[in-house]
Amino acid sequence: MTRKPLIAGNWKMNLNHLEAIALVQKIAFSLPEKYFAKVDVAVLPPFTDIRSVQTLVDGDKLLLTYGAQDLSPHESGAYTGDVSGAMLAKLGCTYVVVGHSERREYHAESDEVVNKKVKAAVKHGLTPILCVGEQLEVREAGGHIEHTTAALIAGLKGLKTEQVRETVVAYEPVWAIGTGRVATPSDAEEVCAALRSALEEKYGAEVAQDVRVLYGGSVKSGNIADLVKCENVDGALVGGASLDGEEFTKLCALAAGGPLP
Ligand SMILES: O=C(CO)COP(=O)(O)O
Repeated sequence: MTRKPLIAGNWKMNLNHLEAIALVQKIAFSLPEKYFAKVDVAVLPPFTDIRSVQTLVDGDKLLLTYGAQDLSPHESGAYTGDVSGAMLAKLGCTYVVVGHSERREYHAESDEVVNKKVKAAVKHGLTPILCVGEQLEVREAGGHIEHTTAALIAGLKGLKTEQVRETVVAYEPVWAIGTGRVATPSDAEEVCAALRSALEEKYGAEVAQDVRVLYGGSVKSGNIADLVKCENVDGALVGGASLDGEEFTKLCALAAGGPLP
């Protein structure tokens, strides 16, 4: 099958709910409808913005989708500050990012915790965007394939084959996040292809062909076209460039094959 590219804007800890409304409106009204047939567009705002984004998307029947940047591995209870999969599902979220390197680094999330979160997402009908990516020293030592494939398989542990088919994977090399140092298309393709091969080995070729594998790390309108030309790169998880409506719209149009609106 041909995989439809996904461009997902990870806003990280930026924009309040009023700014969120303005940005979503800008994206939705500048990107002509025909592009949504060629590329899935999603925004991933902070929790505090999601209700406002939901109201806007539902009310104006916008074609973009939205999701969250994290979820609790638990169902409910005494977990101060956490947000459950059920709560996100109720808000109409399509996606939830799991295992972003910033969560792994600043919140000490292990592969085991990430796996619990992936399961919690799937349980509530959310599509996990499972992030894996190596640190600079791992890449310099030549261990990037081993590191990323091991994190992928650990993150998916215990999922049924059909649940794996619905998962989105994101390869985000830590050294390329927010640094302006983008992986070359061949760096991205090498790892994305290896991740697909690991899926094939474990879950079969048919499932591996259906899973979308994104690249993330300093993606901009200036480099997206070459990245999505790669056979195994099915879109991007975009940080900084997703906060600028004009830039993000441009990036989505280029991922859809252009021309610019
Ligand atoms: O972490 C990222 C997306 O999840 C990438 O961030 P930047 O696009 O800002 O490098």
